[in-house]
Amino acid sequence: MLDIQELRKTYGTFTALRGVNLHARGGEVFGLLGPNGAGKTTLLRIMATLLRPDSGQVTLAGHDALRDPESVRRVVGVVNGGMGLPARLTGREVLRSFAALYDLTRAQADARIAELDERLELGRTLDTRAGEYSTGMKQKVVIARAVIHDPAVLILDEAASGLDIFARRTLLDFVQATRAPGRLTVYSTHVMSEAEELCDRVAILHEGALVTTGSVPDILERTGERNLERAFFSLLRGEAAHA
Ligand SMILES: Nc1ncnc2c1ncn2[C@@H]1O[C@H](COP(=O)(O)OP(=O)(O)OP(=O)(O)O)[C@@H](O)[C@H]1O
Repeated sequence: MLDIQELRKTYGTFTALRGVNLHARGGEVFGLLGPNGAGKTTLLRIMATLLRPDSGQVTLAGHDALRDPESVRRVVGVVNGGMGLPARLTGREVLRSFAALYDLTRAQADARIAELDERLELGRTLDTRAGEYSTGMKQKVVIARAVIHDPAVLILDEAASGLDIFARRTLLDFVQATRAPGRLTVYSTHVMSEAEELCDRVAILHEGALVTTGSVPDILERTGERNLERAFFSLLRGEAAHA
């Protein structure tokens, strides 16, 4: 479902990704963890075709992200920090306009909006203008917009940050419910308990390189730690000792 090989990205003289290899299967929620500046956003932006790497290969749902970005965009939904909403449009108008971009008919769009209303508890957000949204309302519409076309691959970059515990719970439950054969969610977070709850497997990225990949139980067993946060620190301390 996702295959990344020898991915490198530099910004000027700074190397943000130094030959990353990653594989994730359909049916998984795959966590991407790492400290600030590890390269998570860079990696997710390359997967989403928003950024070009210097070299390497990225295949998503059978499409080559570098040679055929248009096909990748049709099967991918992305939520990242920099996404605004037009202040004068209501949530419903935003979602309908995105649905039209993906060639959904009005009836298909409205059926999908009704489904997302139920699953993301959009409620009055749908008929309120985006300029009047709280952070949580905005984020729910941004997420609904990202999945309006029912993408096979969902990329969530720190999607829960800024949400209160109710909105966060709605998002985590939504990600759980979206898990299905032939679908992949890539979920980057700083919050280890979220990764522990949601992710079938995680990759830990540090200074542009993968430190480890595996299921949470695997990583706990390998490190001898009792939770993912402790395992994370233990692995990063190991990296620092080798540096
Ligand atoms: N446009 C850019 N120009 C120069 N350096 C950049 C640019 N974008 C990112 N970087 C650098 O690349 C490194 C990786 O950044 P990236 O945003 O991918 O990390 P991250 O793991 O998502 O971090 P965070 O958890 O803080 O969001 C950082 O050191 C960052 O300063």
